[in-house]
Amino acid sequence: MADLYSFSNFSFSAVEDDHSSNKPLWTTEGLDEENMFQFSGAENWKDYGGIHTFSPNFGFYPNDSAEEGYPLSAHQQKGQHHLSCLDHEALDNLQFDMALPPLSPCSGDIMKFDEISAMFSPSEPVNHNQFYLPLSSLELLNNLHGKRQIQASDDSTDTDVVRKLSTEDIMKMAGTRFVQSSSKSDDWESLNSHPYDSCFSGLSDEEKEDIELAESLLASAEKVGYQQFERATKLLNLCDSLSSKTGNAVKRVVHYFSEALHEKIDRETGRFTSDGKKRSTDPDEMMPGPSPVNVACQEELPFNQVADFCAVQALMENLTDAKKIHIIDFGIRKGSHYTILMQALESRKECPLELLTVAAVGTNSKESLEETGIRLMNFAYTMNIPFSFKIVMVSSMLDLKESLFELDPEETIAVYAKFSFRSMLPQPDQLESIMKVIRNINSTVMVVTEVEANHNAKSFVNRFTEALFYFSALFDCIEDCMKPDDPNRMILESQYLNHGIRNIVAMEGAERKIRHVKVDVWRAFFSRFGMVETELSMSSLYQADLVTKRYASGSSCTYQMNERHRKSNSGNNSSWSLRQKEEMEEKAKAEEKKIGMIEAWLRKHRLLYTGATRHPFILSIRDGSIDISSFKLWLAQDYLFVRDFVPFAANILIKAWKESDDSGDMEVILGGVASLQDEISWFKREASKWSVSLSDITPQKNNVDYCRFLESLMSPDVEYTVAITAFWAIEAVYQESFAHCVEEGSETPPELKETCERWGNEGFGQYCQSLQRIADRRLQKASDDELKKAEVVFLRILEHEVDFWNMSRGIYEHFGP
Ligand SMILES: Cc1ncc(CN)c(N)n1
Repeated sequence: MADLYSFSNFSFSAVEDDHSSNKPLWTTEGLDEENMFQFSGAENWKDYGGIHTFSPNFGFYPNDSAEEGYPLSAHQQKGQHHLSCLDHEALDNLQFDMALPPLSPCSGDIMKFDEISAMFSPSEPVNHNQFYLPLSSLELLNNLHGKRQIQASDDSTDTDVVRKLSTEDIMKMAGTRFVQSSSKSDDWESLNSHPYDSCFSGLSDEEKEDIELAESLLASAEKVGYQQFERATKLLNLCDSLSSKTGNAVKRVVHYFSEALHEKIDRETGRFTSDGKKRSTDPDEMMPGPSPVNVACQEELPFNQVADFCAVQALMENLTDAKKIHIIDFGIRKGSHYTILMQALESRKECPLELLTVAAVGTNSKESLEETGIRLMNFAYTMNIPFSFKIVMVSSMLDLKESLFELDPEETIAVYAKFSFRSMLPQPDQLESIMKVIRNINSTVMVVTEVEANHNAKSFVNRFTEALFYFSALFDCIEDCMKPDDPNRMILESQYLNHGIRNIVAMEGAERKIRHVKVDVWRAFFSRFGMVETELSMSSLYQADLVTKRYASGSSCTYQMNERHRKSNSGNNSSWSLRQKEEMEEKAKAEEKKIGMIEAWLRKHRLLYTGATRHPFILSIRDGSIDISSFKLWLAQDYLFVRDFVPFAANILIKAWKESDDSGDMEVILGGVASLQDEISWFKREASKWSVSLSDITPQKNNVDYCRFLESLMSPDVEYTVAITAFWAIEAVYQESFAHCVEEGSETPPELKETCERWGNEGFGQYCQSLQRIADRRLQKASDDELKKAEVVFLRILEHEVDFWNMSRGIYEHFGP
């Protein structure tokens, strides 16, 4: 009886269909219609609303109302708009594309990266367990025996804490019990007649109840798989009486899956009514455009922004020296990612942009593409970015041709496909047509973001099981991120997620549109067109991390690399970029030689560097909107920071004395150390000017963390090369940030000018240049290991600087008005 589920060895891996493996599945030749559907169907939840706090690191700019017509050019639009109110929502969109975390430990790449990071954080041990999913069901059961303790998810403490079982844990335990019980008897009544076995000791009554409930659901799905509909219905009736859409996460998941199974039975037995059909309409069709639930999800769930920032990082890294950029976008929606890209391009001083063209490809909703175009035009206008927006409408992707893009030979072409290719899975010929065009236009890079899950299994029971675990993880995640009484959560679950569950579970053939596939399937497909997968950079990972940190439950979100692409562990959104690998590596090496390692890193990690040097705190000084209490908070905290910076700087001096191959280094560093005394005096004077008492300040957490990091760099094990890179980065961020506030056109309040001059003046700029030259000279001779460490330290500094600005924007409480 249990073989349908293949739960043997307490592993769910056996339930995967063949096509989730590495087999090349995209050859459509010779497939009959049914087989073709193995690879077909996809979720297409279209556009959603926006968010208020769009970017964690960037200042955002206004945009304006709609205007007719396309293509559009920023130059043509210049001066036509009054750019006033902030309308971030309009530029953003929402995806409920979250998935069950992958069941594999993280790959070597990230472990290595993580280990290097850990070397500089003796006080912040890396919790490697965060890269692993909860224990297998057997381990889980054993662990619970006697003592109900689960590893704490909060890595700030390494003591075990008593924690509620996750929905996913409950499902695993139910699966285990189901296998055990069904191997003894195939009578459904037996499910509830076996007493709680010993491994259930330590569980609460609610947890035991939930496990039994989930077990009944699994049993009923199995009966459906065997077409034993009467027996299945009996079990489902039991599930219905014990579950509800307002119960705990397990009860809610069971409720929706039970509904879906009822519908499946009705469909299979011909009892499905048009009334029922109405109930399963795509919620986007009922409620197009932004809605409160979309906005709430954008604000409370990190998935969409993580996808955007990672994708932009990948694009930037591959467009380093491109002056005319042409991006072909499949699935642009509100185009929020281009606002990030434009800001990154704007700060790319070494290679000024001549023109950014975005070509949005679509088969319907021309009006919505036009709206997106106008919004992006306005945004580009405010950023002074030369921008052109094109709409390429085709009735079918089979009609797509290179000539439609009117490419200029001087343009560097990139392709971006965010949650869009999977909607073409039911028609592989459409995807093939796209790929042929992409291959012919010889794009530099193609960035693809997709959900990683297998909701395309031919076997009903396998599909059901995959979906059950996927949605269990998703419900857990939503429960962590959204308040229990949030009405938007109920709408999200009962409309959007319910729609997904029903589509995967109850429907077959062309009606089954949600058919996510695993990355291996995409890999095999893309490789057929000569695409080579390239690695997402550390910067990309840092981007993701920075974005998630802005969310309440961000600390429980972890990232994994599956070979070369990134996965988010609180959702299976994945992105990866493809281009000719050798060509890229050669180019990178040549660039490092030509421009120096620091400049190469600045280009490579442009987005992060911009995040640290164009932070909203700095932008608010520059445009005069700074809340003076934030300034005071910064002043007091930075005073403490500088006091800790003195021994760090002195330590660099010692390292230079011991290790440097050039006596000139000492002079430069000594000059920096000596000026710190004056800096401390300046802080005291400035504090007195603002009535800030420096004697009773407590360092805030971000400050403490940063200072601890500096302390870790003072260890004799940290090489001079690594330490001098850090020293340069710390000074350079302040120099570049404050110089921006004294540039022409800035509206910095006069009373803050002196502060900005302190780090933004030319002399300090030259000092930073000298430090950069020292670091570059050392890095040129450094081993690969040293280089890697220095790069990680550079990224950590950027992260700490962003955190320091963030802290400064907090409410100032201690020093009066
Ligand atoms: C947080 C921080 N970073 C850099 C600096 C420049 N020494 C500073 N004063 N404070």
